[in-house]
Amino acid sequence: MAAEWGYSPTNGPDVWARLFPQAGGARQSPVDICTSIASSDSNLEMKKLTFAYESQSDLRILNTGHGWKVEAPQSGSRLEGGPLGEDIYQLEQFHCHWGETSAEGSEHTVDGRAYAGELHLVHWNTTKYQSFAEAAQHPDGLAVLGVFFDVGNESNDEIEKIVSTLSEIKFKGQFTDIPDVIDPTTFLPSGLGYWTYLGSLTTPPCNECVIWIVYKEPITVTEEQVTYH
Ligand SMILES: CCc1cc2c(cc1OS(N)(=O)=O)CC[C@@H]1[C@@H]2CC[C@]2(C)[C@@H](O)CC[C@@H]12
Ligand SMILES: [Zn+2]
Repeated sequence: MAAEWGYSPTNGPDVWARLFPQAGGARQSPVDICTSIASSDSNLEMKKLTFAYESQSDLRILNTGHGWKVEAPQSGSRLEGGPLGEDIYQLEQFHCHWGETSAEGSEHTVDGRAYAGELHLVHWNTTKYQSFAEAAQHPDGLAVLGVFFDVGNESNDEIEKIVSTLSEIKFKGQFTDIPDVIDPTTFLPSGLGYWTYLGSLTTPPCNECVIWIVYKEPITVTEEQVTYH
């Protein structure tokens, strides 16, 4: 039985490639975003990144063992423009990465700085592929919006709708429904500047199938919202 991958010295990112060959690839995520060498691309400014989401209630939230994931397939959603060429991407799910303390937890870092957490809004290329699983096998298959969490005094009402259900799914594999209406648009920061690069899933099997779009501006959450155990 293959050892469960994780983040310890014996099963963490440094040894993932033994079990998951793609983890040793040339476009692996996450990365440290060095703002001094990030170049601005006039093409991206010409093709504005646009998104449209639906509000949904009764979304299923799952304890993945590495965080929470909300299944949110939205055939009426659209993410397009910016680095996504002419293709339309559709929301599939969103999930969160956080750490033991609010001093760390994000997957990407900015000039070596980690944030308290990072929300990933996951989309797949419905122009070219027939399913999410198929899209995850192609270099332009997925587009993930990354939003950093900064810890502050004001809680985020939309995140609260999610974390308020976590007491019901304390263990890996447990799931429950979120009764409230969730609008993914509210997770995005007001400033819509972003960094983008071609990367991969940040966890095994580390497929190199993700166009990453990481917003520069974090959203504010409270300590409780991002360091629950
Ligand atoms: C982008 C969000 C995402 C999707 C997937 C993983 C991890 C992911 O999170 S992340 N942090 O955005 O990279 C790990 C399991 C992967 C899945 C994509 C689809 C698969 C590759 C399946 O085909 C089999 C294993 C699946
Ligand atoms: Zn993620």
